[in-house]
Amino acid sequence: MRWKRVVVKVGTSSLTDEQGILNPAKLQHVVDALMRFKRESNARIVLVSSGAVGAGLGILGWSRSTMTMPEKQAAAAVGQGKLLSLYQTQFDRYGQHIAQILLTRSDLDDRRRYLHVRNTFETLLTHHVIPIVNENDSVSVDEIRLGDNDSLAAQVSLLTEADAMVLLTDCDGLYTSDPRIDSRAERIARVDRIDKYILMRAGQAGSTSGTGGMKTKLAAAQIVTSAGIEAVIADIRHADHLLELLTSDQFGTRFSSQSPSLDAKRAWLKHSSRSMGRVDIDQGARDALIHKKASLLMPGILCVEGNFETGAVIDVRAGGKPIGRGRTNYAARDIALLLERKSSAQVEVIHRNHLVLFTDEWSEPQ
Ligand SMILES: Nc1ncnc2c1ncn2[C@@H]1O[C@H](COP(=O)(O)OP(=O)(O)O)[C@@H](O)[C@H]1O
Ligand SMILES: N[C@@H](CCC(=O)OP(=O)(O)O)C(=O)O
Repeated sequence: MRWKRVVVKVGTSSLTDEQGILNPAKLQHVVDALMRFKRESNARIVLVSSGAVGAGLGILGWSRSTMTMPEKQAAAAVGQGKLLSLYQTQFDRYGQHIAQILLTRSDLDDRRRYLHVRNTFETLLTHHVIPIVNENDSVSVDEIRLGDNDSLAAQVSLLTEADAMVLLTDCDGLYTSDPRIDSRAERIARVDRIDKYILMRAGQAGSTSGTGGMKTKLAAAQIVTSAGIEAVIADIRHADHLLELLTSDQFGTRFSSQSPSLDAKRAWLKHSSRSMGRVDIDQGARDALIHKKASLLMPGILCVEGNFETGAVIDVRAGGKPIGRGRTNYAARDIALLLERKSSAQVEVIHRNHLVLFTDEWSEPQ
């Protein structure tokens, strides 16, 4: 079977009622659909599930529209336990083991932690456990927040080297414009390449409880398809047909995967790492990086920004635009010192093997 590993993301809009409160019947439907898919495909499944805030609201009797950020984080802390216990009850009916994994951006942008998380997923999947992933909302401050579970699903798809990522939501895929606003909007069944014309079609979330709308779903689809992973956006009401969603154009939108141009380490650099600073380089260095696949040497550097240490991930800019990202062999202060001395030493600041270039203007990291 073609689908060995599939990441399925279920959004807030698919699990909650009009007030944004978790609806256990909707969660039961998700579990039944996943177990059916598992039976049909024999795929290993990772579930990225929203709903912690919605579950917390139900327990605390709070209203979504008047919530402050600390209250949202508190609601998530209250609700995450409830969410998992509901999943546990439903998966128990099938004798299916589950695991909870709560992540923040900093678990992914640090290479060492990333590899640990990857090993945990590997072990769980090897033992046929279904990991249920959410953002660790109650400890996430802005700097370490992914912010929406579409991005989280994309990161988890890269991390687990999934074959496909399915984003289940409250509308049947990508439309020519937001179907809530434009009654003439039509479903786009298939997208071979996510270009700026496709990106222009995406609007914000349609409900007050959803986060990000089509914009974050397309950004997620763009990341995974560029890494060779297929993506589908579809209506939760078609969740019973997950296999058909992956193989036919009948429902939802299917996004073709591109042949992956990056190995796993470079994919991490490009899509998951966090930049701690940057260097600006001249035209000659830019040409050497792009056309000669060279390493970045000191004489091509014009200036340095940030306070990073040796081994940090930094951006490389040319002509004011980011053109790549890599792991530096020198701390910012050492590069600044060499610049000050106008040294012409051919020291290698970023080795080619630790450098990824953004050759595609639509696939720069956010
Ligand atoms: N071009 C578009 N096609 C489909 N839906 C769109 C589009 N632009 C904006 N949307 C809105 O995105 C919403 C889904 O996103 P969101 O509410 O964040 O869902 P979720 O909670 O599942 O992540 C839809 O209900 C729809 O109103
Ligand atoms: N982590 C939050 C969900 C945040 C989120 O991204 O929601 P959505 O993309 O609308 O599914 C929760 O569990 O309520």
